[in-house]
Amino acid sequence: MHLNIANTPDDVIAQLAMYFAQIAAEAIEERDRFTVALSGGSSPKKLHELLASEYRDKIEWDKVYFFFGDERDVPLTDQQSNYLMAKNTLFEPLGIDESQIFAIETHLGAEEAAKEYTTALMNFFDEGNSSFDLIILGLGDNSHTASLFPHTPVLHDESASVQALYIDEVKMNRITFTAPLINIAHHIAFLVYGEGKAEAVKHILEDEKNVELYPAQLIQPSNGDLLWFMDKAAASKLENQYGRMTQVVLPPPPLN
Ligand SMILES: O=C1O[C@H](COP(=O)(O)O)[C@@H](O)[C@H](O)[C@H]1O
Repeated sequence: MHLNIANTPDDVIAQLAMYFAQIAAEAIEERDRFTVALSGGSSPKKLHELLASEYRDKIEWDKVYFFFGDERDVPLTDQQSNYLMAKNTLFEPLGIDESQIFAIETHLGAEEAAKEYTTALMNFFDEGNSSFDLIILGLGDNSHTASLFPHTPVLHDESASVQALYIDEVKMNRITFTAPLINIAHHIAFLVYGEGKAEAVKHILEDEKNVELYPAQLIQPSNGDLLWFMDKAAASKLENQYGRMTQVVLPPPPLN
């Protein structure tokens, strides 16, 4: 695991964008495609905007396939939809072809949408290299990631799959990757910034294991790597931050 702690949210975003471009270039060189699962919530908006502007000509976007690590059970036109946020901030500005975007089909209802997405993933990753190149994750101030919320049954799901669940805390159905599905990715990157996340960051990285309370502790890649991209404010409650920190030195993104 690498902790990459930057001064400001903008610096965090800049570093993650660079990492995204680096992993994309490597995956495209090796497999002629780059598969990424986006996170929801509001934190990734700035990342998308940076990718859609400064990285417009630095990534082979026609070889990038987009998925979603979780979705709210609302129409894809609803303001709460993770898909809608990505559409507005990334897909439309970059003119991404629909064939490269795998939305969670919420019109089917949460249960059916989760099953259908699991099948879609199995069909997509039907070859030897059977997982995502990159999964981007956020962190809720209650220590959830994707829609793996505290005290929910999905925390005990051992299948690498997509599941639907009702989350009392937010009074809605969600559709989410399970932790085993996240953990088989080649690269996992947490994007976390702001003081409001500091307590959760401390729970995940330094407190005793208690996945019921701190679900993001379930994220432990089986073979891939795990990087945290966060700002000083989010890292401010870590007691051992400098002792545990490994600075990630990223090469410049490829130029066309
Ligand atoms: O509910 C969710 O929250 C987390 C964190 O969101 P943020 O708005 O605090 O950035 C997010 O990672 C997750 O995908 C989302 O559905």
